[in-house]
Amino acid sequence: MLSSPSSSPTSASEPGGRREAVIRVRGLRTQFGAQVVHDGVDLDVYRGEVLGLVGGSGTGKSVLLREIIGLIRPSGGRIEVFGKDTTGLDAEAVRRMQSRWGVLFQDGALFSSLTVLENIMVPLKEHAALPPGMMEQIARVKVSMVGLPPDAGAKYPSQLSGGMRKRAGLARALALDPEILFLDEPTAGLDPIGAAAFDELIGNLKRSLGLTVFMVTHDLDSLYAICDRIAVLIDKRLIVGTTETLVQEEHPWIRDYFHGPRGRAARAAKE
Ligand SMILES: Nc1ncnc2c1ncn2[C@@H]1O[C@H](COP(=O)(O)OP(=O)(O)OP(=O)(O)O)[C@@H](O)[C@H]1O
Repeated sequence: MLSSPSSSPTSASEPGGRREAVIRVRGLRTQFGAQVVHDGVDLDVYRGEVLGLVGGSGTGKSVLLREIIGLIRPSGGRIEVFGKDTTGLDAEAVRRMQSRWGVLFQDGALFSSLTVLENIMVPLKEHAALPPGMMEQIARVKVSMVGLPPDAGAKYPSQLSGGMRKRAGLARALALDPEILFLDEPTAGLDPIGAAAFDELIGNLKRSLGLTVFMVTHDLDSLYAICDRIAVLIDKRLIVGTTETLVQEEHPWIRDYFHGPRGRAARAAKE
């Protein structure tokens, strides 16, 4: 039942029918001192899909995300984004690539001393030489895109609810019209209704903007609601499939995850 990194379905193709892998990981190894976190991780993420990354606590999901975006250097193997090896880039090349992806870290990582609009303008100031008025206009469009009311733009992060802070973080991640959106546990800390609304927003953005989404999550509802494929980090490697193929996996962690009470409830909600 294990699928190879390139054998799973996707919604995007290159001319000639070949799917375009915007992220390609091969033979990835990560070691911190004596602790081996990844050992032989392979993965393709195709343009236009939502890939959910799940796995037990401490299995190395966030580390994998950070390695892909060039924040942590792996101990071995190769990671390509848009065909470029992100493990060997100099600072300027990383900066250029950063304008093609957006990242929403778990806590939103907003600057507390800046308003929502000012937060959204940070990547614009860093990467785009635009007049201030135009940057503010773009920031206002992003506020509306993520479903925040217009008056949220003038507020500071401490004046927003947890769900609104996530949306503000998402607006900032979308500031430069990225091709890939990286999300680290986007629904963590949200109530079920807020989490479902956030999932719906991500699904809508994917469809309307053609985004590729790489999402670390623990949230089974998100997997069923918006993920095209799921990668399970287990025994230092990835098992990649869909909700339909993974429920048939024999591995005890995957069986417990998908067949436990929360897995059954998420599946029933989808049916
Ligand atoms: N910079 C680092 N130096 C040393 N060890 C690290 C570093 N970053 C992460 N680790 C270790 O790597 C392992 C994987 O961490 P990671 O944060 O990726 O887990 P995770 O799967 O995202 O967990 P969770 O679901 O609990 O957030 C952990 O044991 C962590 O302590």
